[in-house]
Amino acid sequence: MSAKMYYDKDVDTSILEGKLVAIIGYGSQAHAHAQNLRDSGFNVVVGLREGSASRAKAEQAGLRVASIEDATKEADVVMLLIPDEQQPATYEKSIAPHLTAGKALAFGHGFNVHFGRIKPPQDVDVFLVAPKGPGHMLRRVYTDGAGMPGIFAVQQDASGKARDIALAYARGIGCARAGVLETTFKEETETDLFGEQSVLCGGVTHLIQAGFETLVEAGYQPEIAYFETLHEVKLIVDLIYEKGFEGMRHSISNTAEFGDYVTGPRIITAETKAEMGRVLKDIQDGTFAKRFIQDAESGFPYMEEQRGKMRGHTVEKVGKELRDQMPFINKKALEV
Ligand SMILES: NC(=O)C1=CN([C@@H]2O[C@H](COP(=O)(O)OP(=O)(O)OC[C@H]3O[C@@H](n4cnc5c(N)ncnc54)[C@H](OP(=O)(O)O)[C@@H]3O)[C@@H](O)[C@H]2O)C=CC1
Ligand SMILES: CC(=O)[C@](C)(O)C(=O)O
Ligand SMILES: [Mg+2]
Ligand SMILES: [Mg+2]
Repeated sequence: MSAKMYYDKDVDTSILEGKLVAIIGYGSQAHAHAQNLRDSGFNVVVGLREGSASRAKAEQAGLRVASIEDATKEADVVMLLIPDEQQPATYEKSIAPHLTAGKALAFGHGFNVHFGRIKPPQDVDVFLVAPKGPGHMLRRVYTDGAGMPGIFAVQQDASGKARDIALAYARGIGCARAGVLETTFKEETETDLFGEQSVLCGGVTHLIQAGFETLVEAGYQPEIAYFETLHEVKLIVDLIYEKGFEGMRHSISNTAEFGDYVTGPRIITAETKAEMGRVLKDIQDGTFAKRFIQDAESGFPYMEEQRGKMRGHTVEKVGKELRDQMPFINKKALEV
């Protein structure tokens, strides 16, 4: 391995002792950062907009809540964890006026800094700590005593201590239990967008959907199609997560393993990989970012249309009924 990996034993968190971290927002990432940092012994304030529906939830979790303006004024580190498309306006209006010299501005994803939509002043530290997983799972793995890998990057080091602060923060949210490494805003932004679009979210859901539809359209029972093409994905992926491909293939039958080698390349073809290359190019040259921001600025017409289509899909309806009969499935984590 060539990357320098940081684990709990390598990270000194004393740099954040006596400092205040403001977490702006209380959504998927923010609630996990706020609660994990607090449980790791850091001082935290949650910054929320006026009338925020999340105020009660944050307070119920034992967190102190302030306005975004006051949280920025008070804090040494301001972590901006509201949706990427919303960040520039909130930054300009409620954060920038109070972001005085010596503070640190932090992100969970490099999108707005990398694409030049937020330009922080020279006299503050600017860093990112990006956990490699969904916020609700960041909280769950932390409370389970486990961790989620994370990557950090320093864009501006006004204090000369930005790297140490970023590493302490990464440890505070539990990432150094699993492994943390250094990146740049460019590398984090491009790899994150590529991963979520091609593999984790876009790739996986469309693979499942196509498999489910193929079985149902051929006359097989939707419940069987759901178990076969969706539910079991987790069980197979858990084995890959724990033991890699070879470990997973050790657990499946020879029949399945043979079919894996014969059929896998018929599904994910050389053309699929070539398209992944074009997807990466659209991310690198800003084509994807432009399309996302345009849709957001028009009130997300494309996104809403897609959400509407999927809401009525059999895989979602059958899935809900079947999951409702499985009390062991942890639905609690998604309540925030
Ligand atoms: N989702 C994830 O797991 C991951 C996200 N990230 C990054 O983390 C950041 C946050 O993403 P995510 O957690 O998904 O965000 P969410 O969509 O979960 O954020 C919701 C929160 O943002 C607040 N909010 C929304 N709009 C505004 C606004 N205009 N002004 C003030 N507050 C607002 C909401 O406030 P209210 O409570 O008042 O409604 C709510 O608390 C992004 O940069 C994202 O790329 C990085 C890694 C993974
Ligand atoms: C959860 C995560 O890592 C993502 C997919 O990159 C995101 O939600 O942006
Ligand atoms: Mg992402
Ligand atoms: Mg990600």
